[in-house]
Amino acid sequence: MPSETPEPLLDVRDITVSFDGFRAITNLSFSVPKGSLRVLIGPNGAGKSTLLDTVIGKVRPDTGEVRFAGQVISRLPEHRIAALGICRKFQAPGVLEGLTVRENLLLTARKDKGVLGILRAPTGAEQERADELLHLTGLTGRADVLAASLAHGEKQWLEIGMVVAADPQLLLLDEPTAGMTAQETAQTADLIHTLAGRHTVLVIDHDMHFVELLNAPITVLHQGQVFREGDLATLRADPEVMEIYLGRPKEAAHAQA
Ligand SMILES: Nc1ncnc2c1ncn2[C@@H]1O[C@H](COP(=O)(O)OP(=O)(O)OP(=O)(O)O)[C@@H](O)[C@H]1O
Repeated sequence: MPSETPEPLLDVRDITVSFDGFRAITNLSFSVPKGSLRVLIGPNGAGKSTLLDTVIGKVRPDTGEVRFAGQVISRLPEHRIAALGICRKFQAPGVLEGLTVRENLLLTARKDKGVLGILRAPTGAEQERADELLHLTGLTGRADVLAASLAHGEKQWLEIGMVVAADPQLLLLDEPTAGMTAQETAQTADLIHTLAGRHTVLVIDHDMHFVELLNAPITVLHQGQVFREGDLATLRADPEVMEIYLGRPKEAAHAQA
């Protein structure tokens, strides 16, 4: 039988995005296979956030289209795109600090999110789901503490757990290790490896040590276009990739670390 290439879960086709005439993204095409882990890097202003904003429907492309599981989504409102199974975790944690870790997870694990749904006692299945998420995020021992008292890294893992609770097909993580210690960063890479496969995961990050731990294909954006794709070793050996980081000392230092 001839082998067929499966249709990518996320397929960005030739999009251009402008803000008041300024082109943040120009004729960009980019795709992510189902169940894979992909990393997106690029210097400041390369268009990484704009690309994710376009995928979640916050920003509309001027031309081109975004397909998800074969369906064109680039004209749908944000809530419809989210309902299809695309979830984005932003850099800043969005946990409810006055609730415990378990309560935060239970809140997002509920199917009925109306006032009555929130007030009723959680079902056994919801408790089980919360237990699974606690285990996944390594927070079982912290289940009953207030989210306010979590360390920065723990808060980020809780929020990843809250995003995963919705069981998204595509998980978009925006600098998930910002502000983390080296040990927290390594634990986050392990967590993301566990998630990939069950979910398709796209991570934006600047920290080359973390990117190395992720050990996944990398797409480099520059000036609103895909500049290169490949593994870290190949990209590190590419003088043009190194050059686009020059003049941005913090990133250059990370890139060469
Ligand atoms: N709402 C907006 N209005 C005007 N210009 C914008 C807007 N959003 C982004 N831009 C511009 O588009 C370009 C791409 O920005 P974007 O934030 O997508 O880059 P980035 O790769 O995510 O950068 P960083 O790593 O600094 O977050 C930049 O020149 C930015 O100034």
